[in-house]
Amino acid sequence: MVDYRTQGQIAILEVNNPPVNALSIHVRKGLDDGISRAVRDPSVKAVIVIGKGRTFSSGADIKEFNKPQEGPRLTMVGKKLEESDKPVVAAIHGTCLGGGLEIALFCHYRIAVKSARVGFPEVLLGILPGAAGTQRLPRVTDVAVAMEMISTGKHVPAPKALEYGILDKIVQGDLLEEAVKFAKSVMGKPVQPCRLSDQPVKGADRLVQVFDAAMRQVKQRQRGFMAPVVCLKAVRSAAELPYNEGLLRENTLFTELMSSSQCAALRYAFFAERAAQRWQLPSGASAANTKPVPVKSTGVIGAGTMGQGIAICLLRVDYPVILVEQNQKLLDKGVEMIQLAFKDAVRRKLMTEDAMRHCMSNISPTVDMQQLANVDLVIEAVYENVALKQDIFRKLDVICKPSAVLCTNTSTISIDIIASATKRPGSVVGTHFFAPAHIMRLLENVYSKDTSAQAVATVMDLGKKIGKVSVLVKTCHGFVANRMFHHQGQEAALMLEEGALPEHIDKVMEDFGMSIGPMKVSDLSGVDIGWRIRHEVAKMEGVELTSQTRFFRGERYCTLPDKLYELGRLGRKTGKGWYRYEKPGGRVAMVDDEVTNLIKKHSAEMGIERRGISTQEIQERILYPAINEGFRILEEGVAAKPEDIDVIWWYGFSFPRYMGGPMFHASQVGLSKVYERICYYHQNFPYSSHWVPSDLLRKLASAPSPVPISQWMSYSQSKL
Ligand SMILES: CCCCCCCCCCCCC[C@H](O)CC(=O)SCCNC(=O)CCNC(=O)[C@H](O)C(C)(C)COP(=O)(O)OP(=O)(O)OC[C@H]1O[C@@H](n2cnc3c(N)ncnc32)[C@H](O)[C@@H]1OP(=O)(O)O
Ligand SMILES: NC(=O)c1ccc[n+]([C@@H]2O[C@H](COP(=O)([O-])OP(=O)(O)OC[C@H]3O[C@@H](n4cnc5c(N)ncnc54)[C@H](O)[C@@H]3O)[C@@H](O)[C@H]2O)c1
Repeated sequence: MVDYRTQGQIAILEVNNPPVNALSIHVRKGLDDGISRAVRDPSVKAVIVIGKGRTFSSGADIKEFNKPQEGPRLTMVGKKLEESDKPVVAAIHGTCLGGGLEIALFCHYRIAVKSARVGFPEVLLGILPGAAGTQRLPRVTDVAVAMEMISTGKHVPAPKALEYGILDKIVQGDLLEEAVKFAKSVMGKPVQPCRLSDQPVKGADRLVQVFDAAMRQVKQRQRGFMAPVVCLKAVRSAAELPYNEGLLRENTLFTELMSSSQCAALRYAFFAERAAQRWQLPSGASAANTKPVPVKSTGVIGAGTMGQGIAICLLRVDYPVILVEQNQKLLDKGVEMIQLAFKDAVRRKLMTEDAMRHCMSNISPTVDMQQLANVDLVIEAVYENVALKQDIFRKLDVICKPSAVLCTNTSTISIDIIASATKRPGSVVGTHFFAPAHIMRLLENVYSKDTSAQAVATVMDLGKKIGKVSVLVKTCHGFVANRMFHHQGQEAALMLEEGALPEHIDKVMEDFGMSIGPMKVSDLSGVDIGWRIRHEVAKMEGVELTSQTRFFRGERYCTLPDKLYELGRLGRKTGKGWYRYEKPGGRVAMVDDEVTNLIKKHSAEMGIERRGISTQEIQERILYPAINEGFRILEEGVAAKPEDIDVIWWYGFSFPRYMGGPMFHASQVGLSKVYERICYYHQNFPYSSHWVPSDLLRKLASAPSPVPISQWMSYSQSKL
C-alpha cells in the first residue's frame, strides 16, 4: 500500500492503493512506518510523499467510515511527518483531496504538476476535514480562502493553489524527477519555518467580517444543510484558539457531523451515484461488457425549448449538430435562442467568446431531415405527440445509416411505441433530458423491450461526455421521474381544491428542504406540459376532459390545472401560472389574487367545503404518493435499485442530497410508518390509485426488523 525506497539520500514513500489512493488503514500504517524508517535512517536527508497511478490521494477511505477506527489515525501520521527534522515534500498529481490534502499540509513543502487539483470536499459528505485541515489550511492561505474552500468543497486548480500559497511550486516534466530536484534543494535547510502548526492564522485580524460574510452566503445557498455551517465554525476556531485546542474543537465538531443523519445520507449518495453508472440489462449485458457506438456527429430534431438545450449540451463538448426544424422561421428562432444562451454564458464568464464562436460554427441548421443521413446519433425533441413521434421515427428509419443510434426525448411515451414505427427497434432508446436541458444534470436513459445493449452503452457514454449523471431505466408510461412526480402534481391539485393555496404547499415543501416547491416547479416546466400529457392520454382512450370532469380512468380528477391552462396561465414563460411573475420568463413568484379566487371558486363549484390543511398532511401527501410509486417502480423492475431513483430525484428535481432522496428518506422515517400513513390516506381517498399501497412496501414494512436499503430488492420476488 506504501512502497518505501531510497534514491541517494532521499526516501520515497509511494502510496499505492488503486484506484484513487484512498487513505485506508494499510496506507496510514505504511506512511507511519515509512516516515519512522526515513527518520531513523541516518543516510536519508529528505523525504518525498508521492502517489502511484492516476492521483495523489482522494482522501480518507469513505468505506471505512461505518467501521470502528483501526490503525494509526491520520492526524498521528501527519504529526510524525511534520515533526521530522528532515524536509518532507509532497509531490502532487491528479487530485489531492480531503485527508490527502491534510497529509500534504503536514509535509513541509508541496509541489504539483499544473493539471493537479487540491480541495477539501468533506462538506459534500456532510463532514469537515477532520485531520487538522480546518486548522492548517488557514495557516497556509488566507482565512477567507480557507473558509470558502472548506465550506464549498470546490476543487482548486494547481495554478490557483500556488497563488493562494497552498503550493510552493508548479513543476513541468516528470513529477518524481522534479520532486527529487526540489528535495535536494531544501536538504539541510531548517524545517521549523515550514511547520504550519507553529504559524499564525493568515488574515485573523479580519476574522469577524470574513466569518459573517461566509456564514450569510452559506445560509442563503444551502438552507437546512448543517455541514457548511459547522465547517465555518471549525475554521473560525483556528483563529480563536491555540493550535492544539483548535484540533480538539475540530474533533468535537467532526464527531458531531459524522454521526448526523445528513452525513449518512450524503455517504449513501456518494456510492449511489457511482453505482448508477454500473448499469445492467435483464439480458446480462452491462457497462462492463458492452462497447458504445463511436459518436462523431449528431442530429437534433425540434429546436424548441428542449431541442435548444440538448443542442447546447452537444455543442459545448464539440459534437457537430445538425439541427432540424419544421420550418425556417422556427429554425431561425431556435438558433437565435441557442446563440443567446451562449452569449449569456460568455457574459457570466463561463466560456470565452472564441469558444462560443467555435460552438456556433458547429451547428448546421436545416429544415431537411435528409441531412441526417450520416449522423451517428440523433435525438428527437418534437412535441409530445405519439403520431408525430412515430412519423419522425418512420422517416429516420429510412434516412439514417444502419449504425445510427436513434434517441427520443419523450417525457412520457413508452419507447416500445415509438420504436415500433421502425424496422430497427434495437437502435431506438430514450434520452430523457430535464428542463433546462443545458443546466439540469440528469439524463434518464430509457430502454425498450428491444433496445440493444450497444444503444444503451452509447447513450450512457454520451451522458458522461456531456457532463450529465445518467441513470438507466426500463420503459413504461412516464418512466421513473415523471411517473413519481405526476402523483405529487395530482395530490397538490387535490389539496388546492380541498383548502390549500399554492404558496402554502410550496412553503411546506421548501421548509422541508426542496429548493423550490411543486407549484413553482409546475410554473417552471410549463402548465401546458401536464395539460398536453393528460389530454393526449385521454384522447388515446377516446375520452374528452372538460371543466366538469370529476373522474378519469376511475379516479378522482381535479380540473384546476386545466382551468389555469385555459386562462393562458402557462407558468413563468407567460409571466403567470400558479403565481404572477414580474415579466414573461421572470423568476420572482408573487401570490396572485386571480389564482386565489380561481381556486376558491373552483372549490365552491365542486361543492367542497374548504378546510385548513396541516403541514404534516401537506408533506405526507406530496411525498408519500411519490414514494409509494417508487416502490411499484422497483416491483416492476423499471428501476433496478432504490439508489437509482434517489439519484434521479437529486439531479432531476433538486431533492436535497443531504436528505438522501425520497427512497432514502422513507428508510429514515421507517417503512412501517410510511406504509401505515399510506394505508390511512388510501382509506380516506379511495378514488386515487396512487394511495393503493405497493406490495413491495407492504412486505418490507412487515419485516421483523428494518431492512437496509441495499437489501430491498431481495424482497421484490418474495412471496411474503
Ligand atoms: C463518530 C464515528 C467516527 C468514525 C471516524 C472514522 C473516520 C475517521 C477519519 C478522520 C479523519 C478525517 C480525514 C478527512 O478529513 C476526511 C476525508 O478525507 S473524507 C474523503 C474526502 N474525499 C472525497 O470526498 C473525494 C471523493 N472522491 C472523488 O471525488 C472522486 O472519486 C475523485 C477522487 C475525484 C476521482 O473521480 P473519478 O476519477 O471520476 O473516479 P470515481 O469517482 O468513479 O472513483 C473511482 C472509485 O474510487 C472510489 N473512491 C473514490 N474516492 C474514494 C474515497 N475517498 N474512499 C473510498 N472510495 C473512494 C469510488 O467509489 C469509485 O469506486 P466504485 O464506487 O466505482 O467502486
Ligand atoms: N419542456 C419540458 O420541460 C420537457 C422536459 C423533458 C422532456 N420534454 C419533452 O421534450 C419534447 C419537446 O418538448 P419541448 O418542451 O421542447 O417542446 P417545444 O414545443 O418547445 O418544441 C418542440 C419543437 O418541435 C418542433 N417540431 C414539431 N414537429 C416537427 C417536425 N416534424 N420536424 C422538426 N421539428 C418539429 C416544433 O416546431 C417545436 O419547435 C417533448 O417530447 C417533451 O415531452 C419536455
